[in-house]
Amino acid sequence: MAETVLELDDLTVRFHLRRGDLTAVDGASFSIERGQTFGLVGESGSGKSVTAKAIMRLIPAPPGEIPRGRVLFEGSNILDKSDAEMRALRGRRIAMVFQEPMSALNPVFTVCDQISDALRTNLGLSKKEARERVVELLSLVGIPSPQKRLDSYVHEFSGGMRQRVMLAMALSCNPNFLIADEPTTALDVTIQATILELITGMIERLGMSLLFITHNLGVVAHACDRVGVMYASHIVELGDKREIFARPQHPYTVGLLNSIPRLDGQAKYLTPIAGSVCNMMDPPTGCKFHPRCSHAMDVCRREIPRLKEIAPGHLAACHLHDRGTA
Ligand SMILES: Nc1ncnc2c1ncn2[C@@H]1O[C@H](COP(=O)(O)OP(=O)(O)OP(=O)(O)O)[C@@H](O)[C@H]1O
Ligand code: NI
Repeated sequence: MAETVLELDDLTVRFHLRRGDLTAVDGASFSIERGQTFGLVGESGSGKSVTAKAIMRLIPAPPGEIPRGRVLFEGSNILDKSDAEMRALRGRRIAMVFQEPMSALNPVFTVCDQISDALRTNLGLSKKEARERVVELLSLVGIPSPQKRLDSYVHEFSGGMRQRVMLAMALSCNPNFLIADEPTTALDVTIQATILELITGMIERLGMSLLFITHNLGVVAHACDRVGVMYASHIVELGDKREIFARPQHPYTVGLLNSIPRLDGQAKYLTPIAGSVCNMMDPPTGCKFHPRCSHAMDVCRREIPRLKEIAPGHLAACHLHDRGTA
Protein backbone atom coordinates (compact mmCIF):
# COMPACT_ATOMS: atom_id res chain seq x y z
CA MET A 1 0.00 0.00 0.00
CA ALA A 2 1.10 3.54 -0.72
CA GLU A 3 2.42 5.42 2.27
CA THR A 4 0.99 8.85 3.00
CA VAL A 5 3.71 11.40 3.73
CA LEU A 6 1.59 14.51 4.09
CA GLU A 7 -2.07 14.83 4.88
CA LEU A 8 -3.96 18.08 5.13
CA ASP A 9 -7.23 17.74 6.96
CA ASP A 10 -9.61 20.72 6.89
CA LEU A 11 -6.71 23.20 7.02
CA THR A 12 -8.01 26.72 7.52
CA VAL A 13 -5.84 29.82 7.68
CA ARG A 14 -7.19 33.25 8.52
CA PHE A 15 -5.55 36.67 8.71
CA HIS A 16 -6.91 39.28 11.08
CA LEU A 17 -6.21 42.56 9.36
CA ARG A 18 -7.12 46.12 10.18
CA ARG A 19 -9.52 46.12 7.25
CA GLY A 20 -11.22 42.95 8.49
CA ASP A 21 -10.70 39.18 8.45
CA LEU A 22 -9.44 37.33 5.41
CA THR A 23 -9.74 33.55 5.10
CA ALA A 24 -6.83 32.62 2.84
CA VAL A 25 -7.29 28.83 3.05
CA ASP A 26 -10.71 27.38 3.85
CA GLY A 27 -10.99 23.71 4.79
CA ALA A 28 -8.27 22.34 2.50
CA SER A 29 -7.91 18.54 2.60
CA PHE A 30 -5.61 16.46 0.43
CA SER A 31 -2.80 13.98 0.86
CA ILE A 32 0.50 13.19 -0.82
CA GLU A 33 1.99 9.71 -1.00
CA ARG A 34 5.65 8.82 -0.79
CA GLY A 35 7.42 9.36 -4.11
CA GLN A 36 4.47 11.32 -5.48
CA THR A 37 4.45 14.75 -7.11
CA PHE A 38 1.36 16.77 -6.25
CA GLY A 39 0.58 19.93 -8.23
CA LEU A 40 -1.38 22.69 -6.49
CA VAL A 41 -2.78 24.99 -9.16
CA GLY A 42 -4.75 28.23 -9.07
CA GLU A 43 -4.77 31.90 -9.94
CA SER A 44 -2.93 34.54 -7.95
CA GLY A 45 -4.29 35.00 -4.43
CA SER A 46 -6.07 31.65 -4.28
CA GLY A 47 -4.15 30.56 -1.16
CA LYS A 48 -1.43 28.31 -2.58
CA SER A 49 1.54 29.92 -0.86
CA VAL A 50 -0.36 30.28 2.41
CA THR A 51 -1.06 26.52 2.27
CA ALA A 52 2.66 25.88 1.74
CA LYS A 53 3.65 28.22 4.57
CA ALA A 54 1.17 26.55 6.91
CA ILE A 55 2.82 23.19 6.16
CA MET A 56 6.21 24.73 6.99
CA ARG A 57 4.63 26.45 10.04
CA LEU A 58 5.71 29.81 8.66
CA ILE A 59 2.40 31.69 8.96
CA PRO A 60 3.12 34.85 10.96
CA ALA A 61 0.84 34.99 14.02
CA PRO A 62 -0.48 37.63 14.41
CA PRO A 63 -1.97 38.51 11.95
CA GLY A 64 -2.32 34.84 10.95
CA GLU A 65 -4.30 32.17 12.78
CA ILE A 66 -5.05 28.52 12.05
CA PRO A 67 -8.49 28.10 13.62
CA ARG A 68 -9.15 24.61 12.26
CA GLY A 69 -7.49 21.62 10.73
CA ARG A 70 -4.46 19.39 10.92
CA VAL A 71 -1.27 19.05 8.91
CA LEU A 72 -0.10 15.49 9.37
CA PHE A 73 3.50 14.94 8.31
CA GLU A 74 4.52 11.29 8.53
CA GLY A 75 1.55 10.79 10.83
CA SER A 76 2.06 13.57 13.37
CA ASN A 77 0.43 16.98 13.42
CA ILE A 78 2.85 19.74 12.52
CA LEU A 79 0.54 22.30 14.09
CA ASP A 80 1.10 20.69 17.54
CA LYS A 81 4.88 20.74 17.37
CA SER A 82 7.08 23.04 19.43
CA ASP A 83 9.29 25.60 17.72
CA ALA A 84 12.35 23.46 18.52
CA GLU A 85 10.71 20.38 16.96
CA MET A 86 9.87 22.46 13.90
CA ARG A 87 13.42 23.71 13.54
CA ALA A 88 14.60 20.11 13.55
CA LEU A 89 12.07 19.21 10.88
CA ARG A 90 12.56 22.18 8.56
CA GLY A 91 15.39 21.68 6.12
CA ARG A 92 16.11 18.16 7.31
CA ARG A 93 12.74 16.49 6.66
CA ILE A 94 10.76 19.14 4.78
CA ALA A 95 12.37 21.82 2.65
CA MET A 96 10.94 24.60 0.57
CA VAL A 97 12.05 26.40 -2.57
CA PHE A 98 10.49 29.85 -2.37
CA GLN A 99 8.70 31.86 -5.00
CA GLU A 100 11.31 34.62 -4.87
CA PRO A 101 14.88 33.30 -4.72
CA MET A 102 16.30 36.63 -3.65
CA SER A 103 14.09 36.75 -0.57
CA ALA A 104 15.56 33.49 0.70
CA LEU A 105 19.17 34.02 -0.37
CA ASN A 106 21.40 36.40 1.52
CA PRO A 107 23.26 38.82 -0.77
CA VAL A 108 26.20 39.30 1.61
CA PHE A 109 27.16 35.61 1.72
CA THR A 110 28.82 33.59 -1.00
CA VAL A 111 26.95 30.61 -2.37
CA CYS A 112 29.24 28.26 -0.46
CA ASP A 113 28.67 30.09 2.83
CA GLN A 114 24.87 30.09 2.46
CA ILE A 115 24.62 26.39 1.75
CA SER A 116 27.33 25.22 4.13
CA ASP A 117 25.73 27.07 7.01
CA ALA A 118 22.82 24.61 7.06
CA LEU A 119 25.13 21.65 6.47
CA ARG A 120 27.31 22.57 9.42
CA THR A 121 24.44 23.24 11.85
CA ASN A 122 22.15 20.42 10.77
CA LEU A 123 24.55 17.68 9.79
CA GLY A 124 27.57 18.75 11.86
CA LEU A 125 29.94 18.73 8.89
CA SER A 126 33.35 20.38 9.16
CA LYS A 127 34.11 23.42 7.03
CA LYS A 128 36.03 21.31 4.54
CA GLU A 129 33.39 18.57 4.36
CA ALA A 130 30.66 21.15 3.90
CA ARG A 131 32.59 22.76 1.04
CA GLU A 132 32.93 19.40 -0.70
CA ARG A 133 29.24 18.69 -0.23
CA VAL A 134 28.34 22.11 -1.70
CA VAL A 135 30.34 21.30 -4.83
CA GLU A 136 28.45 18.01 -5.09
CA LEU A 137 25.11 19.76 -4.63
CA LEU A 138 25.86 22.48 -7.18
CA SER A 139 26.76 19.89 -9.77
CA LEU A 140 23.66 17.86 -8.85
CA VAL A 141 21.48 20.85 -9.76
CA GLY A 142 23.38 21.39 -13.00
CA ILE A 143 25.52 24.43 -12.21
CA PRO A 144 28.50 24.29 -14.57
CA SER A 145 32.04 24.42 -13.07
CA PRO A 146 30.77 24.37 -9.48
CA GLN A 147 34.33 24.67 -8.09
CA LYS A 148 34.63 28.06 -9.74
CA ARG A 149 31.18 29.30 -8.74
CA LEU A 150 31.53 28.34 -5.09
CA ASP A 151 32.78 31.70 -3.91
CA SER A 152 30.49 33.82 -6.07
CA TYR A 153 27.72 35.94 -4.63
CA VAL A 154 24.09 35.31 -5.51
CA HIS A 155 23.77 38.54 -7.53
CA GLU A 156 26.44 37.23 -9.89
CA PHE A 157 24.06 34.44 -10.96
CA SER A 158 21.32 34.66 -13.58
CA GLY A 159 17.69 34.04 -12.56
CA GLY A 160 17.76 30.41 -13.62
CA MET A 161 21.06 29.76 -11.85
CA ARG A 162 19.71 31.39 -8.67
CA GLN A 163 16.84 28.94 -8.75
CA ARG A 164 19.37 26.14 -8.97
CA VAL A 165 21.25 27.53 -5.98
CA MET A 166 17.95 27.64 -4.05
CA LEU A 167 17.29 24.07 -5.02
CA ALA A 168 20.78 22.99 -3.96
CA MET A 169 20.19 24.68 -0.61
CA ALA A 170 16.79 23.03 -0.20
CA LEU A 171 18.26 19.61 -0.98
CA SER A 172 21.38 20.08 1.13
CA CYS A 173 20.20 18.14 4.18
CA ASN A 174 18.47 15.33 2.26
CA PRO A 175 14.85 16.21 3.05
CA ASN A 176 12.28 13.64 2.01
CA PHE A 177 9.58 16.18 1.27
CA LEU A 178 10.10 19.23 -0.92
CA ILE A 179 7.75 22.14 -1.50
CA ALA A 180 8.49 24.17 -4.62
CA ASP A 181 6.45 27.34 -4.69
CA GLU A 182 6.29 28.55 -8.28
CA PRO A 183 10.00 28.26 -8.80
CA THR A 184 9.33 29.19 -12.36
CA THR A 185 7.10 32.27 -12.71
CA ALA A 186 9.82 34.88 -12.82
CA LEU A 187 11.79 32.99 -15.42
CA ASP A 188 11.30 32.51 -19.12
CA VAL A 189 9.49 29.44 -20.40
CA THR A 190 12.51 27.40 -21.50
CA ILE A 191 14.26 27.90 -18.16
CA GLN A 192 10.97 26.99 -16.42
CA ALA A 193 10.81 23.70 -18.27
CA THR A 194 14.44 22.86 -17.51
CA ILE A 195 14.18 23.63 -13.80
CA LEU A 196 10.97 21.68 -13.46
CA GLU A 197 12.50 18.69 -15.22
CA LEU A 198 15.50 18.99 -12.95
CA ILE A 199 13.30 18.98 -9.85
CA THR A 200 11.11 16.09 -10.92
CA GLY A 201 14.11 14.05 -12.09
CA MET A 202 15.71 14.57 -8.72
CA ILE A 203 12.55 13.74 -6.81
CA GLU A 204 12.45 10.41 -8.59
CA ARG A 205 16.12 9.65 -8.09
CA LEU A 206 16.16 10.63 -4.43
CA GLY A 207 12.80 9.00 -3.67
CA MET A 208 11.32 12.24 -2.36
CA SER A 209 7.77 13.60 -2.45
CA LEU A 210 7.02 16.98 -3.97
CA LEU A 211 4.34 19.62 -3.53
CA PHE A 212 4.63 21.77 -6.61
CA ILE A 213 2.80 25.10 -6.66
CA THR A 214 2.03 26.92 -9.89
CA HIS A 215 -0.68 28.93 -11.59
CA ASN A 216 -0.05 27.23 -14.91
CA LEU A 217 -1.96 23.99 -15.33
CA GLY A 218 0.16 23.36 -18.43
CA VAL A 219 3.28 23.07 -16.27
CA VAL A 220 1.55 20.44 -14.16
CA ALA A 221 0.70 18.39 -17.26
CA HIS A 222 4.26 17.16 -17.55
CA ALA A 223 5.35 16.86 -13.99
CA CYS A 224 2.68 15.80 -11.54
CA ASP A 225 0.95 12.58 -10.50
CA ARG A 226 -1.94 14.23 -8.72
CA VAL A 227 -3.42 17.69 -9.02
CA GLY A 228 -5.37 19.94 -6.68
CA VAL A 229 -7.10 22.99 -8.13
CA MET A 230 -7.54 25.91 -5.75
CA TYR A 231 -9.89 28.85 -6.20
CA ALA A 232 -10.40 31.67 -3.68
CA SER A 233 -9.20 29.69 -0.62
CA HIS A 234 -11.02 26.44 -1.51
CA ILE A 235 -9.79 23.24 -3.12
CA VAL A 236 -12.37 22.91 -5.89
CA GLU A 237 -11.07 19.80 -7.65
CA LEU A 238 -8.72 16.98 -6.78
CA GLY A 239 -7.65 14.00 -8.81
CA ASP A 240 -5.04 12.12 -10.77
CA LYS A 241 -3.47 14.26 -13.45
CA ARG A 242 -4.86 12.16 -16.29
CA GLU A 243 -8.39 12.37 -14.88
CA ILE A 244 -8.16 16.13 -14.40
CA PHE A 245 -6.98 16.65 -17.96
CA ALA A 246 -9.31 14.13 -19.58
CA ARG A 247 -12.44 14.69 -17.50
CA PRO A 248 -12.29 18.02 -15.65
CA GLN A 249 -15.35 18.28 -13.39
CA HIS A 250 -15.28 21.85 -12.11
CA PRO A 251 -16.05 24.76 -14.47
CA TYR A 252 -13.00 26.57 -13.09
CA THR A 253 -10.72 23.66 -14.02
CA VAL A 254 -12.28 23.63 -17.49
CA GLY A 255 -11.52 27.35 -17.72
CA LEU A 256 -7.91 26.80 -16.64
CA LEU A 257 -7.50 24.04 -19.22
CA ASN A 258 -8.85 26.27 -21.97
CA SER A 259 -6.43 29.02 -21.08
CA ILE A 260 -3.25 26.94 -21.23
CA PRO A 261 -0.91 28.33 -23.88
CA ARG A 262 -0.03 25.53 -26.28
CA LEU A 263 3.61 24.67 -26.47
CA ASP A 264 3.38 22.57 -29.62
CA GLY A 265 3.43 25.65 -31.84
CA GLN A 266 -0.09 25.14 -33.16
CA ALA A 267 -1.99 28.38 -33.42
CA LYS A 268 -4.93 28.08 -31.04
CA TYR A 269 -7.11 30.72 -29.53
CA LEU A 270 -6.72 30.97 -25.82
CA THR A 271 -9.86 31.54 -23.85
CA PRO A 272 -9.06 33.27 -20.60
CA ILE A 273 -11.61 32.77 -17.81
CA ALA A 274 -14.08 35.67 -17.87
CA GLY A 275 -14.03 38.10 -14.96
CA SER A 276 -11.43 38.31 -12.24
CA VAL A 277 -10.65 36.65 -8.92
CA CYS A 278 -13.00 37.81 -6.17
CA ASN A 279 -11.96 40.21 -3.45
CA MET A 280 -10.85 37.93 -0.62
CA MET A 281 -11.79 40.54 1.98
CA ASP A 282 -15.37 40.42 0.74
CA PRO A 283 -15.89 37.12 -1.10
CA PRO A 284 -19.21 36.24 -2.77
CA THR A 285 -21.70 34.05 -0.89
CA GLY A 286 -22.04 30.38 -1.85
CA CYS A 287 -19.58 29.06 -4.42
CA LYS A 288 -16.75 31.59 -4.70
CA PHE A 289 -16.58 30.93 -8.43
CA HIS A 290 -20.27 31.58 -9.21
CA PRO A 291 -19.90 35.20 -10.45
CA ARG A 292 -17.56 33.91 -13.18
CA CYS A 293 -19.36 30.67 -13.93
CA SER A 294 -21.61 30.32 -16.98
CA HIS A 295 -23.43 27.39 -15.32
CA ALA A 296 -24.25 29.22 -12.08
CA MET A 297 -27.62 28.30 -10.56
CA ASP A 298 -29.50 29.75 -7.59
CA VAL A 299 -28.03 27.21 -5.20
CA CYS A 300 -24.50 28.31 -6.23
CA ARG A 301 -25.22 31.78 -4.85
CA ARG A 302 -26.50 30.37 -1.55
CA GLU A 303 -24.47 27.32 -0.58
CA ILE A 304 -20.76 26.55 -0.60
CA PRO A 305 -20.42 23.29 -2.54
CA ARG A 306 -18.57 20.49 -0.72
CA LEU A 307 -15.85 18.38 -2.31
CA LYS A 308 -17.38 15.06 -3.27
CA GLU A 309 -16.14 12.01 -5.06
CA ILE A 310 -17.25 11.83 -8.66
CA ALA A 311 -15.10 8.90 -9.75
CA PRO A 312 -12.65 6.88 -7.61
CA GLY A 313 -10.04 9.34 -6.34
CA HIS A 314 -11.53 12.22 -8.33
CA LEU A 315 -13.32 14.89 -6.29
CA ALA A 316 -14.99 18.16 -7.23
CA ALA A 317 -16.82 20.86 -5.30
CA CYS A 318 -19.58 21.95 -7.67
CA HIS A 319 -23.36 22.01 -7.34
CA LEU A 320 -23.76 20.76 -10.91
CA HIS A 321 -22.86 17.35 -9.52
CA ASP A 322 -25.41 17.46 -6.69
CA ARG A 323 -28.24 17.76 -9.14
CA GLY A 324 -27.04 15.18 -11.58
CA THR A 325 -26.94 17.93 -14.18
CA ALA A 326 -23.28 17.55 -15.13
N1 LIG B 1 1.07 37.58 5.81
C1 LIG B 1 -0.12 37.88 5.28
N2 LIG B 1 -0.91 38.82 5.84
C2 LIG B 1 -2.11 39.12 5.32
N3 LIG B 1 -2.65 38.54 4.23
C3 LIG B 1 -1.92 37.60 3.62
C4 LIG B 1 -0.62 37.22 4.10
N4 LIG B 1 -0.13 36.25 3.29
C5 LIG B 1 -1.09 36.04 2.34
N5 LIG B 1 -2.16 36.84 2.53
C6 LIG B 1 -3.39 36.87 1.72
O1 LIG B 1 -3.87 35.54 1.57
C7 LIG B 1 -4.41 35.34 0.27
C8 LIG B 1 -3.75 34.15 -0.39
O2 LIG B 1 -2.39 34.48 -0.67
P1 LIG B 1 -1.35 33.46 -1.29
O3 LIG B 1 -0.01 34.10 -1.21
O4 LIG B 1 -1.49 32.14 -0.67
O5 LIG B 1 -1.81 33.36 -2.81
P2 LIG B 1 -1.19 32.47 -3.98
O6 LIG B 1 -2.24 31.52 -4.42
O7 LIG B 1 0.10 31.90 -3.53
O8 LIG B 1 -0.98 33.56 -5.13
P3 LIG B 1 0.29 33.82 -6.13
O9 LIG B 1 0.05 32.92 -7.30
O10 LIG B 1 0.15 35.26 -6.47
O11 LIG B 1 1.54 33.50 -5.38
C9 LIG B 1 -4.21 36.64 -0.48
O12 LIG B 1 -5.42 37.37 -0.45
C10 LIG B 1 -3.13 37.34 0.31
O13 LIG B 1 -3.25 38.73 0.21
NI1 NI C 1 2.04 32.22 -4.07
